[in-house]
Amino acid sequence: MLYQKELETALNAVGKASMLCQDAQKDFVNPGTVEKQDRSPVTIADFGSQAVINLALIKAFPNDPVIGEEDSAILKENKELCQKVMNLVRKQSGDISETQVLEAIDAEPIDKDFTRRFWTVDPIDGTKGFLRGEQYAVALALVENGRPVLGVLGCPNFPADNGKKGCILYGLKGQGSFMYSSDALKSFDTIEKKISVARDSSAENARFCESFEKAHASHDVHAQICRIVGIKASPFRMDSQAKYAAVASGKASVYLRLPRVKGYKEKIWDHAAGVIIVEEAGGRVTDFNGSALDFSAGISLLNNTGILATNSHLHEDVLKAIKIIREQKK
Ligand SMILES: Nc1ncnc2c1ncn2[C@@H]1O[C@H](COP(=O)(O)O)[C@@H](OP(=O)(O)O)[C@H]1O
Ligand SMILES: [Mg+2]
Ligand SMILES: [Mg+2]
Ligand SMILES: [Mg+2]
Repeated sequence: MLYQKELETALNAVGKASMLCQDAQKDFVNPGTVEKQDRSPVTIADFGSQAVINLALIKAFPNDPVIGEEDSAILKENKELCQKVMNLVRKQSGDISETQVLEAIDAEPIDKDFTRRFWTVDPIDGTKGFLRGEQYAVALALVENGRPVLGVLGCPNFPADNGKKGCILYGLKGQGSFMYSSDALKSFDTIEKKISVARDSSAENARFCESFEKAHASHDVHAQICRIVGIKASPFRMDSQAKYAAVASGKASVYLRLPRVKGYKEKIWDHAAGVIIVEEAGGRVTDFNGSALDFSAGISLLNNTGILATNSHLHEDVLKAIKIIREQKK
């Protein structure tokens, strides 16, 4: 099968990184949270998760560029924090030096060509959800020619279809999307289940999801869109790419994300894995103009505004509603 090695490497890496996050959460009295320059939070688990994933990618695919959300600058200045990260990483990646870990976190190449093959990593997507003990995701995607071809999401707090808490999902181009329950963290011998989007094409029965954080998305505009489309249910508000997991597995039919901050451009690692998982589960993902997301423009989706992921059936109706609202605002 095409991408077999990529899939195995990505599943194992995300599995280990997800275990690291759960391990860090046991020590929740002190998750080692610091503020980044943009004032967003980052924890020892974010750094540790990126180290575990990057170490695995560098070993398996030494020539592939890896673009991750985090860098090691904070750890280099804070020895105590760095030691905590080392303890977490060694449990997953074996006996490894501090230099190797710091270099792995900073694996990003100097010359980046986003039009070619690269991996993108969000070691914890939804760090705020992680800190609240709610939804978060470990996200890894392989991008080729500006489109994700493989996406893996580790969602330790998302309900698996067997009712257990925690799952790992993946989507592989041309192969479909699949879910493992959290048992897979220890061994991928467990049975995977093919997932698909909600078949129901009526807005009446549809659920939509959006960010939990009010600052990350325009809840008011989303409500207007839903009113026009005829979606009656109250929104699922949750952190992270777990929203893509909800659409891909049929728990929701629509994911809306219009930035609240004017001019905000979405980061590639916040979407790449989720997009391919939804698409391969039979769904559709575009921006608010109906254009495909372009992952070749740099670390941000510079050519896209607003994210719309649906079960396909409702896609055109939602785009029409967006158009109506835009016309009204003119
Ligand atoms: N003003 C803003 N508008 C939209 N997204 C934002 C934002 N500020 C931060 N984010 C992104 O929102 C992501 C979380 O998404 P969600 O709201 O769906 O949980 C964050 O990922 P991290 O948690 O990896 O930093 C961050 O990249
Ligand atoms: Mg962040
Ligand atoms: Mg993120
Ligand atoms: Mg993150």
